[in-house]
Amino acid sequence: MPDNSAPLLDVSGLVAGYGRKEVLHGVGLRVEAGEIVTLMGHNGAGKTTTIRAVLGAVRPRAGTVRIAGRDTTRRPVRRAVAAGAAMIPSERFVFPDLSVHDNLLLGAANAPSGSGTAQRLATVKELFPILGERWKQPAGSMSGGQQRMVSLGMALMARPRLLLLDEPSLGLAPSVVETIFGRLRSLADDEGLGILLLEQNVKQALKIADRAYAMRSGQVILEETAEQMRRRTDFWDLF
Ligand SMILES: Nc1ncnc2c1ncn2[C@@H]1O[C@H](COP(=O)(O)OP(=O)(O)OP(=O)(O)O)[C@@H](O)[C@H]1O
Repeated sequence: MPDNSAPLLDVSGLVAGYGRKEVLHGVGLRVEAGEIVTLMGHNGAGKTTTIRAVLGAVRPRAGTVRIAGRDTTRRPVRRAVAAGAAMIPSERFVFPDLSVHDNLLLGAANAPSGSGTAQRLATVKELFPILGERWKQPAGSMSGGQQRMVSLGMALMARPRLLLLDEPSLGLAPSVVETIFGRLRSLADDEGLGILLLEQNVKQALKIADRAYAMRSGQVILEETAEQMRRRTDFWDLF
């Protein structure tokens, strides 16, 4: 049974890397239900490796990963998914020749059995009305921003409790970023989704986040509320 009082994500002492190269040197972080937490840091700081290790796509050498109270450390990726995690990678991730509708249905393949697909489709349409208007269009023919909405919709079809988002604003116009970030905030507020947001677009991320971690060279160097982080004048010296 999932433990509803446990944080949705609880990572401690995570050590991981590639081959002989150690990239994460003891990372710890936490995401509660209904919270948007941003993980900030320059290119190469280890943000993507952190979420890969959380999912089990990179095998941690030490430390623990708990998703909704379940210990998923060094377990296959499907354990993290079964515990409620979904990841949206930074590359565009849609099946270009399939319609928007079919892409979303594929996302539903990971949903727990018995959870209403029709209802989830309606929720995604409500979140992103533009997708409803283009339901039958091949996803690959849509704009970059709309394709991001499709990938987010696909992840949501699986009814995740914890979303791991890698650079959702990458290559998108500011107005589209604002729309997508606004929807993320409502998913956290209305559905209690926990969101870990990896972003280079720090200003935008801090607008919607509750808390923030700053990462440098494979370590978390600071944890603050998003408000404290927004007020910092020495922000860029942190990294
Ligand atoms: N598949 C891989 N094999 C070997 N080294 C890798 C691999 N992926 C990442 N690295 C290295 O791990 C370090 C951390 O990379 P990571 O992608 O986690 O950083 P990041 O903070 O997400 O930055 P970015 O935004 O550029 O992805 C970098 O030095 C990178 O070169």
